[in-house]
Amino acid sequence: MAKKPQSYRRGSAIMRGSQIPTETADTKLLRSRRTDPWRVLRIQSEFVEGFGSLGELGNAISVFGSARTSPDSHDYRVAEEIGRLIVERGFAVITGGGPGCMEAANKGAAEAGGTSVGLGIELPFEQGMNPYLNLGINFRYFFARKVMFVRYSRGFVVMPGGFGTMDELFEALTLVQTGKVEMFPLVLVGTEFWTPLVDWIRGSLLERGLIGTADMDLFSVVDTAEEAVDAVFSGLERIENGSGKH
Ligand SMILES: C/C(=C\CNc1ncnc2c1ncn2[C@@H]1O[C@H](COP(=O)(O)O)[C@@H](O)[C@H]1O)CO
Repeated sequence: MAKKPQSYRRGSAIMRGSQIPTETADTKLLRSRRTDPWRVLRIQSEFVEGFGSLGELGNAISVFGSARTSPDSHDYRVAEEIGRLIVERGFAVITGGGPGCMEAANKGAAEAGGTSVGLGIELPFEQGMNPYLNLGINFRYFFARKVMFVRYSRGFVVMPGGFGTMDELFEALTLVQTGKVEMFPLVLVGTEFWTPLVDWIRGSLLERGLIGTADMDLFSVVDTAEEAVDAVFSGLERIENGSGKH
C-alpha cells in the first residue's frame, strides 16, 4: 500500500490532510463512466494548459528514465551529464519532473543555465516535482502528458527504467513506426541494460516478422552521456538533411 503523502497537487490546487483525495483523476476516469461526457472539458483544459505553457519553448529533447535511480548511482551521473550537454547545444530538456533520472537530467540542465522542464503527473503516492525545474506543469491524465512529450521534443534519450520508461519508449517507437509523427532520434543509454531487450526484439519480434528490418534502425544504443547527445544531434542532422535513419 502506498504511503499517504503530506501534500497533494491536483491541477492548480494543493491539498493537505483530510483534503487529500483517495484516488487520482486517471483512476476515476477509468472506473466510472457516468460522468465521462463532462470529464471531456477537464481533459480539454489539460491540453489547453499544456499547449499554452509549452508553445514558446523552442527546441527540446526529452529524457526518460527510472523514477527510482539513486542520486549516488552511475545512471544518475550520466543523466545529469546528458541534461548539461543538451543545454550546451542550445536545446531545452524535458522530463517527467519526478525523482531519479528525471531529477538528474533536470539538475544538469538547470545548473548549466538552460531551460529545464518537468511534465509532472498526479500519482496516488505523489512526491512532488523535483527542485531543478524552471518550468513545471502538472498533469492529471497520463495520455494528455504523453502528447506534450511528443509534440514538443525533437528527440528522446532513454535511460534504464521500469514500466513507465518502457511505456514511453514503446509509445515513441510506435508513433514513428506507424508514421504518426515525423522521424526523431531515439537513443537508449546503457548497453548492459538495453542489450537483452534489443536481442529479444531482434530474436523474437523481427524473427517472427512482427516488425520489419528497418524498424531496428528506429533507435540506437550507446553508453556514455557524450555518445548519447552526439547520437541525438547527428540523428537530428540526418533527419533534417532528408537521409532519415540514425
Ligand atoms: C515511483 C516514484 C515516483 C513516481 N514519480 C513520477 N513522477 C513523474 N513521472 C513519473 C513518475 N514515475 C514514473 N514516471 C514516468 O515514467 C518514467 C519512469 O517510470 P519508471 O517505471 O520508474 O521507469 C519517467 O520517464 C516518467 O515520465 C518514487 O519511487
